[in-house]
Amino acid sequence: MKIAYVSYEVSPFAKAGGLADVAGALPKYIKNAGEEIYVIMPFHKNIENNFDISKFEVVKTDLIPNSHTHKSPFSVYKSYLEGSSVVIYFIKTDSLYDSKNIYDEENIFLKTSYFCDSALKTIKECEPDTNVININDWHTSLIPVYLKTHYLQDNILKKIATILTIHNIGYQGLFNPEVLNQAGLPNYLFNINALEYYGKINVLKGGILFSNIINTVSPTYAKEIQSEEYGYGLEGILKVRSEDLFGILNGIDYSIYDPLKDPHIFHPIESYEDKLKNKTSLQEYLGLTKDENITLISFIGRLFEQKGIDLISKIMDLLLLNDIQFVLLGTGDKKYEEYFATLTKLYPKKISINITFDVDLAQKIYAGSDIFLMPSKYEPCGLGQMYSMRYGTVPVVRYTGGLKDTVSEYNSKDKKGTGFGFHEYKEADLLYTLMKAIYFHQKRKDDWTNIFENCMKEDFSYEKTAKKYIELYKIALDKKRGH
Ligand SMILES: Nc1ncnc2c1ncn2[C@@H]1O[C@H](COP(=O)(O)OP(=O)(O)O[C@H]2O[C@H](CO)[C@@H](O)[C@H](O)[C@H]2O)[C@@H](O)[C@H]1O
Repeated sequence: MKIAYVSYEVSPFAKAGGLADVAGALPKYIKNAGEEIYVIMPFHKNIENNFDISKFEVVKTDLIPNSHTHKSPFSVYKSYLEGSSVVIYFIKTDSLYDSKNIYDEENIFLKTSYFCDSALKTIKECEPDTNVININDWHTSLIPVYLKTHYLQDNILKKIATILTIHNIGYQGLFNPEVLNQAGLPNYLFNINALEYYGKINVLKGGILFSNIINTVSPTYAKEIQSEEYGYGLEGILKVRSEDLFGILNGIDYSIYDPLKDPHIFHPIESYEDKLKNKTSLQEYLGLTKDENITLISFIGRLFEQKGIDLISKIMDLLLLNDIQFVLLGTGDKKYEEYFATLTKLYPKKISINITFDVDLAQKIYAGSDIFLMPSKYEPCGLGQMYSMRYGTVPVVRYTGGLKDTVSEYNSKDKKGTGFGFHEYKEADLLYTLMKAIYFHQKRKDDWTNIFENCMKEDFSYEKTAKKYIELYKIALDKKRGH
């Protein structure tokens, strides 16, 4: 079986969030499990700034997408995923993918739709024996739409099965109906049984209706998105497709996130003592009071309500009455960026607010914190809690989506469990749970080292995940062939 894995972001080439981590890792493990797989992404401008592109091979030039009305030619560059032999193709065209923020809203429909049609052209030209295309989120959701309109009679493309992976249903790609013309797609798609959604075009809806199989990134989230609370308006069509909807938990790349070899962290972590060395080095690095006994709580992520940032901001003053330190790394909603920046001025030795995107600092924080906070409103899978556990940092989460599937409540009687959590999306519940975790950290040292050890023993490696994706690709192919 040969699979094309198509993503708008792939780590380390371009990363805005968790999708990049998955796209940069999962294909390697699928290949290790014996399948043929390659990746396609846009050639975002920042790739040129951060990588030596003279080492990339130019495999095609002057290609023009077949259906799209934007007829600028594109070239296909080829390289490999980090530390592997998995091929990655970059679609490079003049000036289209040159914004600093890859999801910059200006021309985003043009950029994503052009990418979808060009990806299909790339498959035809470079990998015509492809069997399955795994698309990801709304940015690549027009691929099955093109396949089921323009390419129904195409000898190569008509045989390919599609699977849509939903990493976040909160982002759907809503546009005015005129965009269909720009993409070169037929107007009849503006129809309630296709892409129409309350007078707009909903690109993710197209992905859901036109793909052979759909999956999301944890079993719990696969159930949740069929409800009004979590479906963001798409619960109805997801229920219609529930027989074809699966949930596969993401993994983390153990070859990169390795507490013994990670070059970003201060000290390799094997024991709790090593962990404390990382903690005091982090305190020093961030200009916080250096003290092993203070509970160091951290948050890394996009500063949006999905991540529970509103709950965190509501409890901050009460939380800071305790003997704790708070470290934040993230960018997002200006309202929260400003709120946290102001807080730094009030508690300079107790908090460190880093409004930036910094992969190196993220690793140091995962390794150096006592508690990692993830009180998400919804969380398709969540990678932060898994990275934390890998480095012996105890997660405090809201039990939703993938957080529910990966964190278990610590119980001091049987010494089992990896963290602490709450269910209702309420600031009082978050504060209570954090107080419990702080109590365990400061007063119950034996329990705390048990939790540390339980976290370090968890297995979130990608092998299991890759096997499940391969099963899903087979189901998609069977469906496509009408079995
Ligand atoms: N300022 C910053 N500096 C450095 N690194 C930063 C950073 N802000 C975030 N990151 C990194 O970005 C990644 C975020 O991944 P998550 O899975 O936690 O969330 P995200 O919502 O982006 O992903 C979506 O897709 C993933 C993948 O499927 C799902 O796990 C998740 O639930 C879903 O919302 C982590 O690797 C984190 O370290």
